[in-house]
Amino acid sequence: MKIAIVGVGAMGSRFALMLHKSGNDLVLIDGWQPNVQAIRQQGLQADFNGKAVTANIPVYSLEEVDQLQGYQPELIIAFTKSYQLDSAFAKIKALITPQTYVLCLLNGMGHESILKKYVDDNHLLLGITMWTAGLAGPGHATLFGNGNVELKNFGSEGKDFALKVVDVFNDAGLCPKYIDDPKYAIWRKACVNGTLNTLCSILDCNIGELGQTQEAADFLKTIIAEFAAVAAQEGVNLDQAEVYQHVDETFHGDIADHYPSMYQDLLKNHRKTEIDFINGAVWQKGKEYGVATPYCTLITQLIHAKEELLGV
Ligand SMILES: NC(=O)C1=CN([C@@H]2O[C@H](COP(=O)(O)OP(=O)(O)OC[C@H]3O[C@@H](n4cnc5c(N)ncnc54)[C@H](OP(=O)(O)O)[C@@H]3O)[C@@H](O)[C@H]2O)C=CC1
Ligand SMILES: CC(C)(CO)C(=O)C(=O)O
Repeated sequence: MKIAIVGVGAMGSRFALMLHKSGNDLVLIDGWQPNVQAIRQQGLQADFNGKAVTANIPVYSLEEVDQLQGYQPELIIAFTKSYQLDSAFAKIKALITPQTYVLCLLNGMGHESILKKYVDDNHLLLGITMWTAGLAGPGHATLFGNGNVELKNFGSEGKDFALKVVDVFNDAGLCPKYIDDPKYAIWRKACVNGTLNTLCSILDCNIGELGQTQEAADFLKTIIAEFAAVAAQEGVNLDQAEVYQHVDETFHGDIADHYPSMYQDLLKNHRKTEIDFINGAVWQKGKEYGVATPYCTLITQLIHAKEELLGV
């Protein structure tokens, strides 16, 4: 499959390496110039479960997209940060034809309202991923552990292509699944990020260390309850016990050593976080629906305060 990956940081690198290895025709597009240069000069490199891997894949900066005139990817996979999605797609929209599909697996909520500006519902695939990734430096990812992908066509049509993507991802070892309800999956993943990413960043710890605290269980139950109260206003009825179990399992699973992406952004790279697409989105929605979200409010304010202190 002809695939363009827009946003080739940690996750974009993981998907690029796995999809390249299984024989797909890839083009990488990124907005971080040192990253583009490193990939162009040394290839896309990674420590992949302890093994050094390199892949030579064509890479372009967002400012070089005009060099891709006539290139028509069947699928564009978005792996920018949530707050970069709109500006990145504004720069690559010339690549999107009426036949192009866009897949968004970003953490957080509201991405479909951004992507609807660039692609119709029947060419938009939405979902989540539990794969992890880190970035040791420009063009060098650190990839370990296992994960999965859950996706579905957002519009009523597009299932045939979505199933084709599932087959391509299956061949790449990405453990995909065609799901019934992407909204449920996105809210459920947001609960994962709204607990693990935020608390690991606030407490300066990895997922397993968070799980060792006495307070972890209460943290999870309280935050998941707030997500569930707001999700219910949108017709998404989260099974809180199952979501709690899903998050709790990460404490002892093979991502226990992972520092969540928000931790990497805030504490490791002193970069802006995606808090406004996660707990911040729950806070804002709660205000619209008249649902109190004191914990999501405080967590969002704490992360914003840390962003200010770090000058991001
Ligand atoms: N990392 C993880 O383990 C997981 C992440 N996700 C989600 O996937 C999406 C992508 O996340 P992830 O790959 O971690 O994001 P990264 O920050 O690694 O990469 C996203 C983009 O940020 C830019 N960027 C990265 N590092 C720097 C830097 N040091 N300075 C300037 N720009 C930089 C790059 O270019 P550009 O400037 O063009 O953006 C890159 O394309 C997010 O929504 C995230 O929440 C989901 C599951 C797990
Ligand atoms: C790995 C995981 C699931 C931890 O929340 C994630 O989504 C992230 O790091 O952003």
